[in-house]
Amino acid sequence: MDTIYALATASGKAGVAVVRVSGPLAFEAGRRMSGDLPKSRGVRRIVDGQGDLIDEALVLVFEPGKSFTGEAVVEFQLHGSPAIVATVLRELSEIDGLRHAEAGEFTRRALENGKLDLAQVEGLADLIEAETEAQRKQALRVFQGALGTKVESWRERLVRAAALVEATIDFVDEDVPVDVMPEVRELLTSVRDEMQVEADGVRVAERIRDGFEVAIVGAPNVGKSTLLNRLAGRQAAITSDIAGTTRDVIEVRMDLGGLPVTILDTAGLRETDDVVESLGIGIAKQRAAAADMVVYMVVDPSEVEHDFGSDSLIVIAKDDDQLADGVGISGKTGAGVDRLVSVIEERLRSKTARIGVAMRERHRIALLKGCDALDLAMGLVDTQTGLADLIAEEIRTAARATESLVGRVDVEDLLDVIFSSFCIGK
Ligand SMILES: Nc1nc2c(c(=O)[nH]1)N(C=O)[C@@H](CNc1ccc(C(=O)N[C@@H](CCC(=O)O)C(=O)O)cc1)CN2
Ligand SMILES: Nc1nc2c(ncn2[C@@H]2O[C@H](COP(=O)(O)OP(=O)(O)OP(=O)(O)O)[C@@H](O)[C@H]2O)c(=O)[nH]1
Ligand SMILES: [Mg+2]
Repeated sequence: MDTIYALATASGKAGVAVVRVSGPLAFEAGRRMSGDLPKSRGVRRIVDGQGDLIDEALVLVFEPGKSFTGEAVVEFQLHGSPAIVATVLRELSEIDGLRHAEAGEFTRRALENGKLDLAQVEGLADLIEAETEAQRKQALRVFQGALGTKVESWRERLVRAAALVEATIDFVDEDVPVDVMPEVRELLTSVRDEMQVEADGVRVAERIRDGFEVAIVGAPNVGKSTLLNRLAGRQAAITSDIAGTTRDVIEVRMDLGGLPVTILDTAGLRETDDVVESLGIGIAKQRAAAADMVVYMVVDPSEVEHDFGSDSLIVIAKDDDQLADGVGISGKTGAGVDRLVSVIEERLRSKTARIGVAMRERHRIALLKGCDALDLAMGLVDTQTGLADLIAEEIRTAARATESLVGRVDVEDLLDVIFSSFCIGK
């Protein structure tokens, strides 16, 4: 096993920069850089191969099995100067048996050493990416092992169900002491239902991770771009009194009470002979259809001529004097905009109620595979044809599907994909 090193903190100037070394030669490398090593932590003079001082640093020592990676780890907590970091990395590169870490390689070792399961690794990737409060909380729950806990409880029930079924194989029909099938059915149903609920929650979990989309639509000139600019607090879109000003979709990222949201400003909807404008209108309709929510702006309620479904909100535009009872906004003065933002936030938040511990398409596919296998198994149980070995096989398929969530099986080819999204030093 190579010993790897990397800067663990972001590059650039900072108060402190952390360089980590992990692997069998970590302590030796640590001694070479700082003379003797502290038992757990201590301030040391960091020197180069000639004995010249590079920095005075805090050195942390983690015994094998008691570090993030599970390996021997030495950390140099240096003054956060690009020159110091570059010199320390160069000195480490000159030590035999040490090489620079690849993206995610520390975390990969944590996985290989059983410090984290695969779902926790995914949670950690999301945690580092998290920019809003909802993203942080969701990622942290997965990082803490919530999916692993669920998988374990499903696995226990499936193993028991399979054992009950297999016990009947060894008996000729009339000798089976009790009918185990009611208990098997109960176990399978409970697991299946929970897996389905988790699978259903993935779509919303993905929205928390990647952001909700809210599309602003309406006729030309109602003030869509003016509203976008008000929400963004800057001039993100051009506004003018010429109908048909906006053609491309303009996106602004926002943090609405911890929820990541992308607001889309779109081309005004109308019949037009202008080729470019009608292209823009086509895209506007597509994006509105795909959005999590649509804010449909009209100056007059009698102008409503499109139906954007239940996830749409009709607001009265240009209501500078707040005459429209509670649903009017003015992008120009800002009147009613805070109220609109609260309504959007509430609507989106109500969608998050269904989130469980499965967060990704990968999880959803594995869960549905498990559900399918359990449906097959339960179908066989119901036919009472005594196909115990087939039932047991389907149950095992379901168990394997759940285990793939935490990486116990079938995931080798996934690892490269997952780790390549990490930063170097993690
Ligand atoms: N300086 C520093 N801060 C960090 C990390 C790190 O590697 N270094 N982490 C990395 O991402 C996170 C913390 N993760 C860690 C997880 C386990 C251990 C560890 O050594 N655990 C020992 C107990 C050690 C002790 O209590 O002294 C153990 O599990 O036995 C350290 C860091 C966030 N902050
Ligand atoms: N009084 C008033 N005027 C507004 C308001 N919002 C926008 N306007 C004006 O209405 C005109 C059109 O505004 P835009 O924001 O460009 O309208 P739009 O809906 O983006 O128009 P298109 O991009 O052409 O679809 C501009 O002259 C704005 O100054 C408002 O709330 N009150
Ligand atoms: Mg516009």
